[in-house]
Amino acid sequence: MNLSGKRVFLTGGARGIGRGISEALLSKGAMVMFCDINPGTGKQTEEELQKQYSSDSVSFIKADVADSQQLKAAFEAAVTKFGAVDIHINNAGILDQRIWERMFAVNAIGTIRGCQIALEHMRRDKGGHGGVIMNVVSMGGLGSSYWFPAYTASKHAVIGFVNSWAESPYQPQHGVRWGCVCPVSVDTEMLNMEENQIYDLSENQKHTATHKVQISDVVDAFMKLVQDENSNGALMEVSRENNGVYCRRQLVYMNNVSPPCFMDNLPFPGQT
Ligand SMILES: NC(=O)C1=CN([C@@H]2O[C@H](COP(=O)(O)OP(=O)(O)OC[C@H]3O[C@@H](n4cnc5c(N)ncnc54)[C@H](O)[C@@H]3O)[C@@H](O)[C@H]2O)C=CC1
Ligand SMILES: CCCCCC(=O)/C=C/[C@H]1C=CC(=O)[C@@H]1CCCCCCC(=O)O
Repeated sequence: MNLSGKRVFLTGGARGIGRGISEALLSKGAMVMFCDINPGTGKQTEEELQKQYSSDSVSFIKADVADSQQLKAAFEAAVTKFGAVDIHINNAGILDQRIWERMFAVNAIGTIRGCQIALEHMRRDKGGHGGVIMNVVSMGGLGSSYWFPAYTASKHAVIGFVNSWAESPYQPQHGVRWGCVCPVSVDTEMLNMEENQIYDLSENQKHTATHKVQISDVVDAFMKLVQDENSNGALMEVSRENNGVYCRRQLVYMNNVSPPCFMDNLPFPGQT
């Protein structure tokens, strides 16, 4: 996929992974509108990126993805500015077990709602132009992590939702391609955690010190995924061991019975 001239809406773009992805897309000639809950950092990032690229190509709008009205209004602002959105990216997320309901509202409900808003806009069978919906999820969404069970659950919810749409028999009529990048811990502000924000913080910090990747690793994997036209439904791992490698959730049976449905049985990207 050629990114030049593509119209992008991204959530949580004021800093961290979201900012990194915006910069990479801008460098390929895309136009980006990003939202964030933090207006100070959002405005500052907007100014810096406008200086580096152009004032027309990037803009910030304040929105809390957990608030349906705000998210819808921000997405509509991008449609009004660009004429349409070609690529929607759900990236905003938080990690704090102390406020786990809020965490679910941001990570799971905010992301699922973002997908629904973008899908309604893009669906070819409803008059849209098709498009791409990408999600910054987590390796936590592929397995279990005792440090943050509710965070892990919020990320599993996203993968279940995204794969269900990606594997729909009607997906070709929708003309919307889906994908998820699933990083291990990434060196961003999110890792600056307080006691009780997760369980067993000091143990987690030891693990993180030897496993974490950089924002540029996530951006490289994201760019590979977003440009791969054959990647519908792909889950892409981002880790030191398997950076940018397509992976899959799998049902593993102990008695050789067949899987009950087509969940995650898509061929890997590039395979037929
Ligand atoms: N840093 C890490 O270790 C990993 C992060 N992730 C995921 O990557 C995504 C980005 O995280 P990072 O860049 O690391 O975090 P970050 O904390 O550096 O950046 C997150 C951005 O999202 C914004 N945000 C938070 N809540 C929001 C809301 N309700 N509405 C709109 N914007 C909101 C924040 O203001 C911030 O600008 C998240 O979904 C996170 O779960 C996934 C795997 C690892
Ligand atoms: C193997 C656990 C690594 C935990 C690293 C960490 O400190 C936290 C990172 C989290 C911050 C945001 C995330 O999304 C990260 C979770 C990554 C969980 C990885 C689970 C890997 C597995 O199932 O093997």
